[in-house]
Amino acid sequence: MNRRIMVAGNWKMYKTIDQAVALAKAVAAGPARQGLDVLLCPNFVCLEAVVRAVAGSHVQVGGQNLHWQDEGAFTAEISGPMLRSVGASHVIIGHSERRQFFGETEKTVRMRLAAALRHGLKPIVCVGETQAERESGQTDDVLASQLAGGLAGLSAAEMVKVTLAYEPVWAIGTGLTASDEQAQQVHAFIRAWLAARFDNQVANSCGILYGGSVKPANAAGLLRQKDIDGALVGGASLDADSFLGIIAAV
Ligand SMILES: O=C(CO)COP(=O)(O)O
Repeated sequence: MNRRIMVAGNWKMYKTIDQAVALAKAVAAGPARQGLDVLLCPNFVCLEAVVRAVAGSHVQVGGQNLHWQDEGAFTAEISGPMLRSVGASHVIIGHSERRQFFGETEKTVRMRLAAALRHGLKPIVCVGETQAERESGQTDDVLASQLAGGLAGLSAAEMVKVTLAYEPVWAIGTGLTASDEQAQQVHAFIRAWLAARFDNQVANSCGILYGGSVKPANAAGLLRQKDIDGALVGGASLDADSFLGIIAAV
């Protein structure tokens, strides 16, 4: 089993173009490592500038969302062909902030996933439970239902193109991180779910990132876990030193 490791920065709704270019250049000046993918996901306004800023480096660039239609009268939306045209290689789908604030459902996750695959964008599909769900013992059920809905009808050939991200909602932006053991336990659950839904080969080749208050200080412990294949970083990706610190800790 030799899955690649990914460290991805989700910049959320932060950075103007000048700030984004400076950060992207600083990340691209960091070391390239064998078997490690480095991905930056800026806001849509900064995408083109960031793609140019990292051109020729080891750093890849992704969007934070995409619409399921290729084009149409959908004011303010961005489509797969548009992301491709700007040079994005990846796209985040179903982030908990989209679920929480913008009406994202399993059904829309699945439609966005189809659009990403249709256009050759590498999808990163996010799942995760809230604090209330964890405390009431529903973590596995919530994850199983998010996975079943978000990946409904997907073929094995499609699944191996998907990266998953486990982001416990209670650990996002809160400074609370899942312990290494808590995170590993859920990652192992997700991998077992994949093995049951697809097969062992699919389960073993699928990258599963952890997200939720990942910092340079806790990255090594998390990334050492058997089923954790990288990190999806929010706050700590907004500063070059801390993001490079996480990369160095891998
Ligand atoms: O939501 C996240 C990445 O997508 C995690 O955010 P934080 O690293 O700020 O907790």
